[in-house]
This record gives sequence, C-alpha cells and structure tokens, in this order.
Amino acid sequence: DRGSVQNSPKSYDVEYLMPVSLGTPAQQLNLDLDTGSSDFWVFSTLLKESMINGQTLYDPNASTTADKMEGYSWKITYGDQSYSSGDVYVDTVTIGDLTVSTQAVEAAREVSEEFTADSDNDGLVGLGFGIINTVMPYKQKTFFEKAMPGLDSPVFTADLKSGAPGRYNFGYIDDGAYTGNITYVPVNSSDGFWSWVSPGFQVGTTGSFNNTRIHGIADTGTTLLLLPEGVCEAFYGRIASAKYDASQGGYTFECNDSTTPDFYFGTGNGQMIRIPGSYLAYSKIDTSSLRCFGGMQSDSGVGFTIWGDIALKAAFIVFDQGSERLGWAEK
Ligand SMILES: N#Cc1c(N)n[nH]c1N1CCCC1
Repeated sequence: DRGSVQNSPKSYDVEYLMPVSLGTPAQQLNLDLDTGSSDFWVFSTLLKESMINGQTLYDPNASTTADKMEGYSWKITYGDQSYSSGDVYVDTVTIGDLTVSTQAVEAAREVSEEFTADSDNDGLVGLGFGIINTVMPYKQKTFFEKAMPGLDSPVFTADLKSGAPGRYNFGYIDDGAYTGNITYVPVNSSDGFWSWVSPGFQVGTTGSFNNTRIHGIADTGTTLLLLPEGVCEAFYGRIASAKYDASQGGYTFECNDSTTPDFYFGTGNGQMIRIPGSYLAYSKIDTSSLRCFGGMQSDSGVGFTIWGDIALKAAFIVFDQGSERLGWAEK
C-alpha cells in the first residue's frame, strides 16, 4: 500500500498543513505533520468554547467507527512550552488515500493559547517514534507505525517547498522528486526523535568545509534551523549587517544584504545540502523594518540541533523507519 498528500505552507512557511480524514462519515481536518513528536491529536468537540478560534473540530460522537478508549488520557508539552491534553478514541484515519482503520486519535479537551491562536491548525500528526507518545496508561503507535506493515516500503518522505505546496509520500520514494543521489545516514531513535549526525558545514561557496560533527534531529514541526552557537557565529560573521539582537531574541540582518551567503550542511559521503541565503532571511522583524530575523538561530536553549523547516525545505528527505535511517537528497 502507499499514500501521497499535498502539504501547504502557512505564511512565512511557519508550518505546513495537510488534509486528513477522520471517522465515518469522513471529517476532514488540516493537520501539522510533526516528526519532532509522536502524538496524533486534534481539536475536538470536547474543548471549551474559549479554546476554539476557527479550527475544525473532530466530533467522535458523529463518527460511527469511533470507540472511546475508556480510562485513557494524554497530555503533551512541547519544547516551546505549548501544550494540549484530552481523551483518546480509536477511529479510522486516511491521509493521502492511505487508511489506518484503528488509529488512536487523541481528542483535545484543553489546548494552550498558542494552539488556540493558530486558527488554521486543527492538530498534529506526530511521526516521531512511538516510545515518546504521551497516552496513558499505555502509549499508542503513530499513524506511520500502524500503517508500516502494509506499506510497499517502510518509509515516508517529506518534500517541503519555500512558499509553495509540496508533498508527503508514504510507502514509496518518488524518484522524480529529487536530483542526484540520496545519501543515507543512521538514526538513533532511543529518544523518540529522528536523531542523526551531520559531519559538518560550509559557509558560502568559498568557505572551507568545517569538519565538526553536529548531533541533531530532523523536525518538520519546527520552523527554524537551530544550530550550535559556533556555527551561527561562523555564518552571521560573513553577513555585513548581521548582529545578535537580544531585544529580538536572536540574530538579525538587513533582509536584502547582498553579502548573505548560502549555507551548506554535510549529510555524509561528501554530500552537502545547500540552503539558499534567501531562506535564511526568515521574516521582517516588523513591517516598517528593513531588518530580518534570521532563519538560523542558536540551539543553546535546546541541547541539540534542530533541522527544522528552513533546512528541510532545501532537501528531499526519506524517513526510513524500516532501517532506522534518514535519506537526504537535493532537489
Ligand atoms: N517546541 C516545539 C516543537 C518541536 N521541536 N517540534 N514540534 C514542536 N511543536 C509542534 C507544535 C508546537 C511545537
């Protein structure tokens, strides 16, 4: 079996949403596929009105195939301190023509203000590893883990684009979606993340390659690229107008600074992925400013590097759960 679904970026590519069908008759919600977490949770009719702001709600009582998992609950807190919690139902879920008939759907009773404020986002499909699923008393499998046995190949791929729709594919690799070769690197899933080691980086075409191993995770649910302080300093040191601006909480530089170099990261076997300098001028710090907030920021608050959407949208990525490895290709 296989599946393919379009993803659509919200403004500034802050997140990417995809249509998902839940229950019978189908209820369509727009969800955020997040490889940095492993709960499948949705806005639901269980929520207090005050926590809803335009989102589409999953109504388990309107689904003939929904069964409540009595005595089960969930509560998740993300790295940015946003959170959600609620009850658990088993129901049928279809993403891009791929159906899982008994998916644990985590119906929210409570969401933090960040989620309430994000009116286009109806919930998350966590496609990290199931060991970090928060359902109690027994953790539940991710959508991919449920689908995997029936797939042609135990992989899913992410093709995120800058300011344009892309695709998530399940169970196969679309050889037309990338250029050159796919370089595979081993994944350590013991923390539940798609953790891998980059051999290093290069700033611009003239800079030398810096052989410094960077431990990090491939995370579709994080907007920016969070890298070690030293890497940020090497990159921003090459941009004339760049500075660390404590009032903005990060590096900023003039959006049109022509000295902005591309950023390359190693994936192994000498292969590098090129992130265009333009991706790193993330967003204007305010409407009247000529300065942009950098798409690359320090990972010092996190403890490991997060290869978020800024990096992922420069590549075609194979999340190979069958072999616990990541495949990187240019496109
Ligand atoms: N923080 C954080 C975070 C992450 N590292 N991956 N996904 C995240 N979120 C998904 C919804 C809110 C935050």
